[in-house]
Amino acid sequence: MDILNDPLWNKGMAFSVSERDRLHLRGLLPPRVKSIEAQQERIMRLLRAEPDPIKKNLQLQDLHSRNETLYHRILVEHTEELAPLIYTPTVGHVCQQFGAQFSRSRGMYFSSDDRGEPPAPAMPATVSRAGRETLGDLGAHGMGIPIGKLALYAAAGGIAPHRVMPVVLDALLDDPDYVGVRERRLEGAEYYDMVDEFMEAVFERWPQVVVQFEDFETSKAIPLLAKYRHRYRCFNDDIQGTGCVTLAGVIAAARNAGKALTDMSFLCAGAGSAGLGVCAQIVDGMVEAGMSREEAMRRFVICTSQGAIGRADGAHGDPNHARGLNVERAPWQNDAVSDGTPMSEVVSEFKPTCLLGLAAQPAGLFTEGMVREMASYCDSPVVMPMSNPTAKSECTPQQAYEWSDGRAIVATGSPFAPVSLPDGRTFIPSQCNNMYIFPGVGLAASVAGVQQITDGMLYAAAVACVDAMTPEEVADGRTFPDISRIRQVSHTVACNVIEKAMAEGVGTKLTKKQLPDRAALESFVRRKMYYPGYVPLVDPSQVSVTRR
Ligand SMILES: NC(=O)c1ccc[n+]([C@@H]2O[C@H](COP(=O)([O-])OP(=O)(O)OC[C@H]3O[C@@H](n4cnc5c(N)ncnc54)[C@H](O)[C@@H]3O)[C@@H](O)[C@H]2O)c1
Ligand SMILES: O=C(O)C[C@H](O)C(=O)O
Ligand SMILES: [Mg+2]
Repeated sequence: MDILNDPLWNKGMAFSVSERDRLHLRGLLPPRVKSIEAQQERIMRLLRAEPDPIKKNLQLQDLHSRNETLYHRILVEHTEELAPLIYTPTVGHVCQQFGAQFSRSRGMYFSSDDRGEPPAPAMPATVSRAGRETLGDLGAHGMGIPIGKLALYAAAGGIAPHRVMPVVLDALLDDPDYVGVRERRLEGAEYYDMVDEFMEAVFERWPQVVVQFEDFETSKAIPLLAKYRHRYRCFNDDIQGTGCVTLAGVIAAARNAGKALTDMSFLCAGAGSAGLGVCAQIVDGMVEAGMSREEAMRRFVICTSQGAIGRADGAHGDPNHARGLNVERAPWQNDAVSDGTPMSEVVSEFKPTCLLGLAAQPAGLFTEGMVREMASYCDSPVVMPMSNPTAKSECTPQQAYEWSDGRAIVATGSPFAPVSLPDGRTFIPSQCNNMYIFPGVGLAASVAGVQQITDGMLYAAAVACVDAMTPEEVADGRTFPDISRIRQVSHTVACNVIEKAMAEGVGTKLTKKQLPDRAALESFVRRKMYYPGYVPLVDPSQVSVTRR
């Protein structure tokens, strides 16, 4: 019975007759034996019959709780259809109902109550999260986010589900169904001490662990990353993963427009962890392409709710100080515009060729006027509304194509359907989401045992994402590979990152002798990638077994 109740071992009706005998399951299951393919078909039929995405997500959670192999198998086989249900855009709405729908615990909660005596979970940890404001502060109910990210680690990155752990740090929410700690949230030194304690405990228990920080509020995310990135094998997905994926998107967009990355200039809406991470990573890309850092930074105007971070002649003040980052000057201050200039005027004055949307505001931040203005001075304006979920997208792809007479190159954070214009032309917007990066980076860091995740490795990940596009995808004017090929993309990302790590010598376990060429590296990484399938089971009381 323990086997039937353990989702890592359970196969439902797929236990063979001899296994049922060996494991004393005969009679405890209906007599029919099903193949995993027949099981997949039934699950997909039930899912497709349900119209509500949140209920579909709950159906999938139910499957996840009873049969992990089948759950991950259908995610691998139907990634394009299912990723939007277990991940963006549905997952945030599921988190909003997390307490009300709570049934079975998954993951690890580490709160102020645990200081000094951290819990001792039995599995390696991989992802952690604290509250950010996109969907309102979710507190401990944000646990749904790392659960969704880790499902993609398995489906896209080929990291086995028993090797990952979703973690939530700290919590507070006023909700009758709240599952977290209901006392004041830690701030200042107490907060940083708690995260230090968590990192020390996790790396002491599992020295090979990779920690992915997710959705931490900007004022904490930036100093935590600066503090840990050279000390631990970790990365911040919203800063670095989003940075890499967007760099990939703008390299591909420049190529589509027949230009070089260094020809582009950017208006970024949002100076949070995502906005700042994206701009920093694109600057690194421009520097790689031969530009000076100062010149590259002059190609960016970043806006907050108070308008442009511009010449210090307005009331904006130093936004870094406002966020508690304690730097002397706002590094993104662009003297080409007045401080506080509204976004529409930044477009007419600064003439960016690319709009980056990472402001997490209700839809509509990129207006018809802004896009039409860009289309007046730019053949192929690049429009990237990347805020999630769908309702936060700064504009829709339909709008961007209509306002630019089909000349815009569009990539969005949440998935959108292809767009047909009244003249019959059809456009496929790409999805610019860090899901193309984090599974491959996590896989590379884990299998190569790198000591840290360096800037060079992140740049290699971005280039891999562009390299992974097929000639057909390029010809279709897309900026990203099709989501249905995300496993191949993660494989390329992982190979490029490992290659870079080996070249940089950052303590990788792998040697040139072991992996003499690219073909050897590719086959090594492919062999390391978990593919969900049932393994034959025996009775552990009769034979000693190890976990898969
Ligand atoms: N596509 C992806 O892969 C990806 C990755 C990470 C984050 N995101 C999305 O990016 C968004 C931002 O994430 P974050 O963590 O940086 O959030 P955040 O809350 O830390 O930052 C939001 C920023 O937007 C600014 N802002 C608010 N109103 C504005 C306005 N009217 N005009 C211009 N700027 C305004 C704020 O001042 C702040 O700087 C979220 O919606 C998130 O879902 C997307
Ligand atoms: O979760 C996503 O879809 C991407 C990103 O990490 C976000 O915070 O929005
Ligand atoms: Mg995130």
